[in-house]
Amino acid sequence: MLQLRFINRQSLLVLDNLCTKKGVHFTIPRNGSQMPITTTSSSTKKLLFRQLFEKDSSTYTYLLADVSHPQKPALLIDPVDKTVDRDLSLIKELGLKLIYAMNTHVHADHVTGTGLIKSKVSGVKSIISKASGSKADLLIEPGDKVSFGDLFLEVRATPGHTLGCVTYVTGDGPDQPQPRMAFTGDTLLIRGCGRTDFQGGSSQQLYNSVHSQIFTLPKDTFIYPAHDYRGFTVSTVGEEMLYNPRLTKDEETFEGIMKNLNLSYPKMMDVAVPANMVCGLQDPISKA
Ligand SMILES: N[C@@H](CCC(=O)N[C@@H](CSS)C(=O)NCC(=O)O)C(=O)O
Ligand SMILES: [Fe+2]
Repeated sequence: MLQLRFINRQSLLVLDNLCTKKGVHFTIPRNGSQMPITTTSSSTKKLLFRQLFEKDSSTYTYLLADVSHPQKPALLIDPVDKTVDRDLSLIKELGLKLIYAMNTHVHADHVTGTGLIKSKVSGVKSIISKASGSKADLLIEPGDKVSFGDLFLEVRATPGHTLGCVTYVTGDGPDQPQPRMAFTGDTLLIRGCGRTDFQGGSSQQLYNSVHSQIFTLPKDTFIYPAHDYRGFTVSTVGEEMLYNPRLTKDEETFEGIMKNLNLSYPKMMDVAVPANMVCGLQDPISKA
């Protein structure tokens, strides 16, 4: 099992926007502004969490950091090229040390920010699934753990929207934040799911991925998708098991729904897919 660990040292600031083991969970408005929360938890393990939004592609980028660790190691999930400067400024202001820039899959609607981030911040490693067939510094597989400080994300294979889609789930354990959080990419959207009509998509696989890898998580697990087109920010496993209009159906009905979505191809697809196979830049790895 691959264990990705942060090893450098850096002294950092004390923060007040914390999501803790026993603390209050919260979300941030979709413009990416910050909403301070004071927690009363006595836990020593503290997760800093921010949900950030890119409006042209309606993409959510997530920032997570272990702020009880001396170096405050941080990672970004699904950064977008257009908002890299915003995200890096926030990371600097919060005194975090960015160690990973990771993707849930090869995006078809926007260019990932991972390559740009690597060219701007030395030492950052890009991550994507091995099954995606893409280039990155670290190619993760199901069951791997991506560690940042004393916290970690578990990798679950959730193919269907694309062949290489994964869901990152916060760790299960006494020192990990509760409730758990699942970063589902385009596999499970709030009251929806990713399309399955390109990039090796399969509605059968998507149905099976959601039911076996996401709906088996505790019902209070938060769902944080890669996109929302209607203004939602967060859901839970329990909520989607009850109200998702596609995934609550039987498999045959689901396949019929997916066949008849009649969505037009993403405007950026021809540019985004080839770029995202190499971290969003034509020469990303050598710039690290
Ligand atoms: N109009 C947008 C693309 C919208 C789209 O196709 N979204 C994808 C996720 S990005 S690969 C999707 O799976 N949508 C599912 C749905 O039910 O909307 C553009 O031109 O970029
Ligand atoms: Fe996608």
